[in-house]
Amino acid sequence: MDESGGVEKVGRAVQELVLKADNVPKNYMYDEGGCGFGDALMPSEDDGIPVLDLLRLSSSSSAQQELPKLHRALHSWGCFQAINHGMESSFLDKVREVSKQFFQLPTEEKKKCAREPNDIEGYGNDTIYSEKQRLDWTDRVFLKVHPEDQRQFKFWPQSPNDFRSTVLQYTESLRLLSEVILKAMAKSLNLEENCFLNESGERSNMFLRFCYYPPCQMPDHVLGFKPHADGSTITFLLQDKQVEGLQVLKDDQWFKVPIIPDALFINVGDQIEIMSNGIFRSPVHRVVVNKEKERLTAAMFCTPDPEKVIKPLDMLVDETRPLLYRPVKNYVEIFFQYYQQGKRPMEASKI
Ligand SMILES: O=C(O)CCC(=O)C(=O)O
Ligand SMILES: [Fe+2]
Repeated sequence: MDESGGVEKVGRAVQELVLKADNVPKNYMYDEGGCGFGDALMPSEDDGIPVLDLLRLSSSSSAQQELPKLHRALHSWGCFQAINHGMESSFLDKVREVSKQFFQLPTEEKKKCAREPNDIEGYGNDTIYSEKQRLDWTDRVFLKVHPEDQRQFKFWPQSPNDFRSTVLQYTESLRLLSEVILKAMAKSLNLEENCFLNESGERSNMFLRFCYYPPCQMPDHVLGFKPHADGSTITFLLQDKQVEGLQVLKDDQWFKVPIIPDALFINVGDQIEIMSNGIFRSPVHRVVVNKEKERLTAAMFCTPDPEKVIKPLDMLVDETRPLLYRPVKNYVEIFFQYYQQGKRPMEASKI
C-alpha cells in the first residue's frame, strides 16, 4: 500500500524477486492444484502454425501461390512464422544481445529509464491495480519507436551504448516489412494493396516491448504473460533462440509455438480483425515460464494513427458477411483500459 492507502502501482522487478524470495509471491500464483500450463500441444508439421517464405510472398513470380497460404494462415490461426524476411541472423542476435545486456545491468542502472507509475513507457513490469490481480512473471522495456518525433529517449536505455542504434535499425527494418505484410494481406483478400496501409494512416505508430522472463520455481502455477490478444494491426515477435514459452489458443486448445531459428513470429492484432470484418483473427496467446532458464523476447506492435477511426472495410461487408464490429478510435487506449479490468478489449467493438 502507498501512503494514500491505495495499492502501490509499481511493483518490484521480477528479476529481484527471484534473487530475494524463497517462495513465489501469492499475487503471481494461479490455482493451488496445479494448472498444467506446460501441457500444451506441439502442433504437427502439416497441421501446425504455418511457415511462410516472405521472399516468395513478395516476388511477382511466386506471389500467386503464396497469397492463398497467407490468407488461410490468418483466417485459421491468425499467425505464422516468417522465414526469408531479409534480416541477417547476426543482426537478430544483436537485437537479442542489447536487451540481454540491459537486463543484466544492476537495478539502479536499469531504473534510470523506469516507467512512471501511471504510464507504460520505459523499464518496469505490470501496473498494479488491485491486490487480487494476478501479475505476469516478467520485466519489460516498453518504447514508442515510431513516428520519429514521438520518441522519448529518456526512457531508452543508455547502456549498452549500441542499444539505441540497434533499436533504430530494427525499427526501420520492421517498418518496411510491415508494409510488405499489410500489402500482401490486402491482396490475399482481393483488395487494393494499400487499403490496410491507408486505414493505418501516414502517422501510424510502432511500439517495441522487450520482455525478460526470469526462471521460476513454480512453472505450473505462474504465467509469464497472461492470455491476451494484441491490440495492434500486426505484431512481430523475435523469440528467444533457445527457450520456448509462447502458446497460441486455437479451437479451445493451447498449442506451443516452436522455435525456428531466425524466423519471426507474426500475428494479427485486434485492429486487423476489425478491419477485415473478422476474416483474419487476432489470436489469444500466453507465455509460460521455465524452471531453469531465463527467456528474452522482443515484440514490435504496429498500430494505426490514434486519430484514425478503425472499422471494417466496406468491401468486406455484405449479406453473407454482415458487419461484425463497431468503429473504434485510439484502440490502444481502449485496449489498456479493458485489459486492466480483465476483459477482452475486443468487446468494445463487437456488435
Ligand atoms: O514474449 C512472448 O513470447 C510474447 C509476448 C507477447 O505476447 C506480448 O508482448 O504481447
Ligand atoms: Fe501478445
